[in-house]
Amino acid sequence: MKVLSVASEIYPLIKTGGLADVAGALPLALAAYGIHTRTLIPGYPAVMKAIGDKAEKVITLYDLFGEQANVLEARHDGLDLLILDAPALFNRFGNPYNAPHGEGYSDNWRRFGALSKAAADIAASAIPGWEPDLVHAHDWQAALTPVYMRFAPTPEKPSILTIHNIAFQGNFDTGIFPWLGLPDHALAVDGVEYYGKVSFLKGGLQTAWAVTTVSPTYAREIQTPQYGMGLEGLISARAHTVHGIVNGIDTDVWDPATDDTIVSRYSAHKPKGRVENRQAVGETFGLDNDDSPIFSVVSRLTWQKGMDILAAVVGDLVAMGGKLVVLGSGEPGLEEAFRNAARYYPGRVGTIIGYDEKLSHMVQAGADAILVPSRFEPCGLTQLYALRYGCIPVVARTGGLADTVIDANPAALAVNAATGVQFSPVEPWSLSHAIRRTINLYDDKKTWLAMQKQGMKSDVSWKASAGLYADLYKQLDLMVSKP
Ligand SMILES: Nc1ncnc2c1ncn2[C@@H]1O[C@H](COP(=O)(O)OP(=O)(O)O[C@H]2O[C@H](CO)[C@@H](O)[C@H](O)[C@H]2O)[C@@H](O)[C@H]1O
Repeated sequence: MKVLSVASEIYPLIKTGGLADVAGALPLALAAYGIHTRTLIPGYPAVMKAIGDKAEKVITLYDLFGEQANVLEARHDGLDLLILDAPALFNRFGNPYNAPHGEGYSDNWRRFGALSKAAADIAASAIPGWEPDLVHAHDWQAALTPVYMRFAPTPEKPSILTIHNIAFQGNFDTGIFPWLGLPDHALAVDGVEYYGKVSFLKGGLQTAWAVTTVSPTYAREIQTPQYGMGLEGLISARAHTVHGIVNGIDTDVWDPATDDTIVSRYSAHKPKGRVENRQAVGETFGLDNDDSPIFSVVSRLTWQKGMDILAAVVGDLVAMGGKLVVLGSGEPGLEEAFRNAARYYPGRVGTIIGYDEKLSHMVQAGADAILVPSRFEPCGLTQLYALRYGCIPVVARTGGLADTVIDANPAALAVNAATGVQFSPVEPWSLSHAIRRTINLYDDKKTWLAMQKQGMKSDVSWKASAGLYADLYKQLDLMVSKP
């Protein structure tokens, strides 16, 4: 089966968050199920540079939102890529979505509308000799793909839209509508219209044959007003086509037994190697060299991630004897709060503001625990990396965090099933309580080691979840009437 995946970022070429990891890892895992995926991504400078002269032009789109664009093909790290080379839209350095001062580009509707339109053209066999059986679009940036497919004159192919984060919807003024090249009747409740706006995500949710999100709990949560961000009615109405499939991780990239970005390699059988990594993390973040537990954060520093809640309890964490390392970037106020915490608690708190993939591996390999106090979390990948690296996840009981971490309650501890600590509600007092519980567990060395080993044994690979996607692809394919 041939699948066209459409995404605005993909690891290892361009990454701002978990979407890139999923877009990069799922095609590799699907290959084992007989699914051949080609992924359409924008030709940002980082992508063009990495591909170099490996790319070959396959088609030219002469009028893509008034621009001439080429679609190039290239293979990179086992991925079969289609690259939308449209310099007027994508030849911008830095973050793929935001201008240097941090605001979204004002023409993002045009940039990602073009990505979606190119994908729909490819679905309608624009590339000679390669026609996908199904299209899988990710997040709002690709969400107009099923809309274009629905309103195109060609027979519609099956489509899936995956929600990685419903908070980002791609809502724009209706003034853009005439430029999208959709028929007038697409600006309606069964098209892209959404409370007097044009919404890319809403349009995609309305028109995709199936909707998936990245954990079963989040699939239920987004059908409620608390988590649906206004789209709960539409998603509930389509509940029979909504699926929650938990993310996996690339267990080759994230393998403490072979990871050459960390100081010392180790495994569940030989966990001792963690000690040197722990030492290295302490030195990198300027921590006191003692046995007290190192808590960590590797995250966007945002409200979604509950980083304000963590900032409120740093004093408690230190008072309880813990240490904290923070690797992240995001909202300026939160960056400042963690910089200040490091100044205020020298030796106990270390902060590095920035995005550093290599250091994120070190933190997972050397910290004792990782804090993920998200207000909502569709799946979350950091806790999965943590499980694989023997770093105990301390997580809010929401979305994919609730689905992937087994809380160290007495029943789970008794049968050696616990892999982390969950807490709820997402409030400072409750996070403080979870930190207290974690320190108590850490002090009981035997229990701690058992939890680490249990976490490292958890199956966080893509194997099972890729199988669920493959089943869904096949079900949708069966719905197409074949001659
Ligand atoms: N400063 C830093 N330095 C280095 N690496 C950093 C970093 N800050 C973050 N990262 C990395 O970025 C990724 C973040 O992925 P998450 O899944 O945790 O959240 P994100 O909100 O981006 O993804 C959204 O999409 C994914 C994929 O579906 C869902 O899991 C998630 O719930 C949803 O919010 C991880 O690989 C993490 O290690």
